[in-house]
Amino acid sequence: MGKQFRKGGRGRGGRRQRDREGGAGTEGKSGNYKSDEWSSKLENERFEAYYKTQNILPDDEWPKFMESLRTTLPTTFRITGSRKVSAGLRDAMIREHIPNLREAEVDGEKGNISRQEAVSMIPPLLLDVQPHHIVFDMCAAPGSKTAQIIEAIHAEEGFVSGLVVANDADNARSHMLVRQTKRLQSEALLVTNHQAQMMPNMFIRERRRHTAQEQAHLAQVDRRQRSRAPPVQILRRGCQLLRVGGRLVYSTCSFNPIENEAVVAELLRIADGSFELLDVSAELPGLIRRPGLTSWKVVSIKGNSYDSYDSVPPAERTKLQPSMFSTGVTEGMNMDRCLRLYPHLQDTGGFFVAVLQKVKPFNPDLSAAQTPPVTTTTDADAPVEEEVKDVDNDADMEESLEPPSKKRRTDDASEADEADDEVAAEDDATGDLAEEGAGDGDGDGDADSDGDKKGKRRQRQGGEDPVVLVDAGNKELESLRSQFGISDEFPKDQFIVRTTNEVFKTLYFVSSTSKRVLAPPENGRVKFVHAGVKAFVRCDAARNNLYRVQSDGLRVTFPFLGDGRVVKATQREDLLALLQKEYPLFTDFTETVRTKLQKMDEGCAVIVYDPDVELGTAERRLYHVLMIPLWRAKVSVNLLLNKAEKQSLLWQLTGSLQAEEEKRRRRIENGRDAQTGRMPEPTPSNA
Ligand SMILES: C[S@@+](CC[C@H](N)C(=O)[O-])C[C@H]1O[C@@H](n2cnc3c(N)ncnc32)[C@H](O)[C@@H]1O
Repeated sequence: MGKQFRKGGRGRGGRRQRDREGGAGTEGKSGNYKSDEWSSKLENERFEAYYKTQNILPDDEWPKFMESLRTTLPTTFRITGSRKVSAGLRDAMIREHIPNLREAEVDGEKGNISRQEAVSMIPPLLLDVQPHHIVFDMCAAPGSKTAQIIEAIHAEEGFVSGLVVANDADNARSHMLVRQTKRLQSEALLVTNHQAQMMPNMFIRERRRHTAQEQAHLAQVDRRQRSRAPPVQILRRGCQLLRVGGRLVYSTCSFNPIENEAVVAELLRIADGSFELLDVSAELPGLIRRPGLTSWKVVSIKGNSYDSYDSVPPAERTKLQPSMFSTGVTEGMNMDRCLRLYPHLQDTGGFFVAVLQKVKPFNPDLSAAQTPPVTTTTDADAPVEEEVKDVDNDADMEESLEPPSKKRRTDDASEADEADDEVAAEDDATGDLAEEGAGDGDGDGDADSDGDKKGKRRQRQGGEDPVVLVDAGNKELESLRSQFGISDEFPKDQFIVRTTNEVFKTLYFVSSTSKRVLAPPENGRVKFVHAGVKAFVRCDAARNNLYRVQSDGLRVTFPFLGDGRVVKATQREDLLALLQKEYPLFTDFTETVRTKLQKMDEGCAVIVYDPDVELGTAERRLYHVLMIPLWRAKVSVNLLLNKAEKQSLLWQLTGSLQAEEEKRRRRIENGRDAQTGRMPEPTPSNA
């Protein structure tokens, strides 16, 4: 694969790894230290003793390793977009932002900005996401890796065939995920809100619907699979959901073999040949890595280290599990194929990555899981044949129809993982709901009677609005298509709404694969926080031409809009008129734009501006084609953007905000337009 690992840019950020290491079991509590202790002492004897015992590095590297832990992390950024856009952005960062950031002070410290740690970019790269893949990001918020995965899915032009399901157990964080990925405007993103280890099976179906009897059976299988609680819970669920041939990446920001190799080894052991570690030594040339450990010690609560569970005196077994030990387990597992990244190797945080491939169905015999003895009961359910098929790429995300395993654990010894550890699995194969969720719950933001609201609340899926696919022949949809002259090549059957009301307000566009996940009735168990991109919103204040096109969805909708609703600007002045004046008159524009506006009916349109045409290769901040929705009123127009978006565009066009801020302040003080001195003309956006 052609991906390289390159790290550049400096500036100091956070600590090198999370402060959990250094003690018994997966919790590592006995070695804990508080952050103020960390920063004042930068010493931790137990940490050093623990990792020396683990033999994670040769002795002669130890001083460099420790020294590197005592320095703060470099601040790293990931720059995305096409080659041209990303090169332009990188230059602008180096030219304008980095000098400013170096001087920025937060709480008396310089250079403290949000960032993505360099090593955290590795798992999506090793997942080797291709545009047709189906990827499940199990513990996804705040979403930096999800964003990377979405970008990979969109690496090709045109309608996307892949899918990204991003999940987080925390409802607020799952909504945060929606906000963080909004800028990517992906119709291929579904956000769900489940405990990953309890993730319901998801069905991707094209051909035939299950009978009611089959559905009931599948629901039963699903409940049963999810109710089992072996020690490797989230990873195991990922393994079940992944289809044969798919790749799974397990990563942690920990050095601790108990959280790393021990977890992978136990999985490989119970997987009994259905998973293998991939050799990724040729991938990401430039990334300096060390092999995974083949043996390690387990340190008891009293601080004694042991090679095997049997050698631990019963009194010291608290918190220890047989699955934590390496003795007699790792042979033939190729544990050296795991990647260990240490801070001193390339000035990054500490990290662990394992890339696994599913080579045959995963039916772990949980009775063989290395846990302290538990009672098991035999489950007599018969296996069911697999019938769900993916037509395009033969990809089924679910393996729910695999025979259920034969033993059921009845203990509850394993609590949910803390899930700082992350699993993302890929398979060959945003509208802001958070904003709307805060409203009346129907996703439409309309004022409803109390009775209606109660009814709607009942319809919600675990607190989220229902997902309803809009019928291709829907009358509202037809009138919208004619309003914007949308070409017949644009799919009619890939819109969803988040309401069961016949009158809907917001239409989201979803990819064809997303649609196939949203449609099957069995997926009613899945709590979808978000799906697709906000494409059109109904505006009841308008007398006709009811719908407004949304900037979130323009990347997909724009190529299919009719010329009648598109204004082509070739001069920056036209953009500036829109950005600097609140309600510019038609006469404020250059001739081409003015004429187009005068000929148009009232309603929503899109202005498009390609900086390449006017600015060539001149030094600039704008590197992509601008497409902005506007409202054409009787004699004036108004951009349908919020203030922050306008300010950002103004900066990209002029590099200056101050003068505009000053004008805006004066306008607010006077309650009228500073340029024209008149009160703004009412439009649907200010009505
Ligand atoms: C370290 S963060 C993940 C960072 C993320 N992958 C990224 O690259 O931006 C861990 C996340 O896991 C979530 N989480 C914790 N336990 C979980 C579980 N059982 N199932 C799903 N998500 C879980 C947390 O809410 C948190 O948002």
